[in-house]
Amino acid sequence: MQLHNAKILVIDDDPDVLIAMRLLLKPHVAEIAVEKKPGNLPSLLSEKKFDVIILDMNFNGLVNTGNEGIFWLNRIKELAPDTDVILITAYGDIDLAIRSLKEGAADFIVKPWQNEKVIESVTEMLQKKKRSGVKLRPKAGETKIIGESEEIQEVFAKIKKVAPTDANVLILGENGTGKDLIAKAIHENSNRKNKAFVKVDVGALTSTLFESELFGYKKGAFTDARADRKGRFETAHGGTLFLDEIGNISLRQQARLLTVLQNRTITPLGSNEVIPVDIRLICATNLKISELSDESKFRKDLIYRINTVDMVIPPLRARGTDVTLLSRYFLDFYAEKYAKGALKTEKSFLEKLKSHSFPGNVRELQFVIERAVIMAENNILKAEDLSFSAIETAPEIQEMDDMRLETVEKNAILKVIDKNKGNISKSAKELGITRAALYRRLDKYDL
Ligand SMILES: Nc1ncnc2c1ncn2[C@@H]1O[C@H](COP(=O)(O)OP(=O)(O)OP(=O)(O)O)[C@@H](O)[C@H]1O
Repeated sequence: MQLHNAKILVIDDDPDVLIAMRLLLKPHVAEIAVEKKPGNLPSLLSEKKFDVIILDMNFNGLVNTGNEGIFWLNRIKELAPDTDVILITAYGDIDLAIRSLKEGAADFIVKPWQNEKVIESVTEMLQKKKRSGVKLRPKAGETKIIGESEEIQEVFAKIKKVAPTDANVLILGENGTGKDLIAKAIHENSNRKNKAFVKVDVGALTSTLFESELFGYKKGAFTDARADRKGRFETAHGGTLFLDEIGNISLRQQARLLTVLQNRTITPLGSNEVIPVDIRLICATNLKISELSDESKFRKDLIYRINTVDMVIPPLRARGTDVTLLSRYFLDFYAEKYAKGALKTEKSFLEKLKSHSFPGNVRELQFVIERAVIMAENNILKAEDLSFSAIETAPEIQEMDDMRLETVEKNAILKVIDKNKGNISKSAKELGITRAALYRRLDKYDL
């Protein structure tokens, strides 16, 4: 990012410092804001996104320990993790400067400062702007897992620990919690990262498709087999195979899978050839481990195979400030996608988001924000711009406490499908579930 495009905020309780900083930076940057009271930070940051914040470490308390500075540094990291913080420390306070860097500050300036040094530091920050989260692809088109909450940080730590091993991983979590992204993160942080990452939604495959899709076939193996086709196991050779919705496969399919995992070989349909496969297996399900443990539905020996390590992805409602963080991320993303310019939000907008329970998790949040950005009348988003999925807002839910959950879900699905004129992809998106999950529900309710 270029200096002349940057938005900078300076926080210091000394008005002289604020004046000096404003005079120094104003000619070089797009916007400069100054603030005397750090207590106003949360509301400032909820209204606007800054690229760099320059923060005084020694507010004029009785004892200048720098603790207040550290406190506000941490608050900024919580509220605006993508914003770099440069600290102003008193001359000789190097210990404090180092402590601040450890706590997440990007740089520090020692008072009295040299003007060129300040410009230099801000320019440098902007050039190497680091991003939060686990980087999936360090190059162009990078995908990121956004999250700062303790819950998601634990997941990041586990990804880092588990990724370089070849252990099979079972990812558990509600729909839309990011299991797919996490599977990719494990692959991209593993030694197999330069080989294929192959995803198969096994829950959506019929029994015939399951075999042909996973193991491949020879020309003529069945009526439609007009040419040889490699199965997904073979395509993933050397890399990672990600089997999504594993909890929904039949006992017969489980037995086939188990054999492959035990022998590490496959035999394509219509062939006698035994092909060795070297894959790292990642599976995911929205079922709880206790539901998978029902032996009439899922084989114990298969669970042991696929579950060398398990990772439970917490629902969005249990991830504290991540709702705010993700909202900002999606706001920026969709504002850019739909060329909406810089969007601001009213306090009520974020408050409404924070008070919602997001049964469809991050996918639902993403959709809600996308819709709000598309529908926005101007560049300030208000609470009214948010409308949640019918599952949450269906009057049946509020009015009829005793109504069975399944009936509520069925009605909500019907309503959304009707609203989207039968378009399954749009309806699934609005409901915050995958198309496969919607098809399964249609099947379940005989719709
Ligand atoms: N932490 C996150 N940061 C950024 N985007 C996220 C995050 N978590 C999920 N998403 C986005 O939310 C959507 C749903 O995520 P994903 O498909 O990984 O969820 P899932 O748990 O695999 O869902 P399902 O169980 O329905 O298959 C995707 O568009 C994904 O990019």
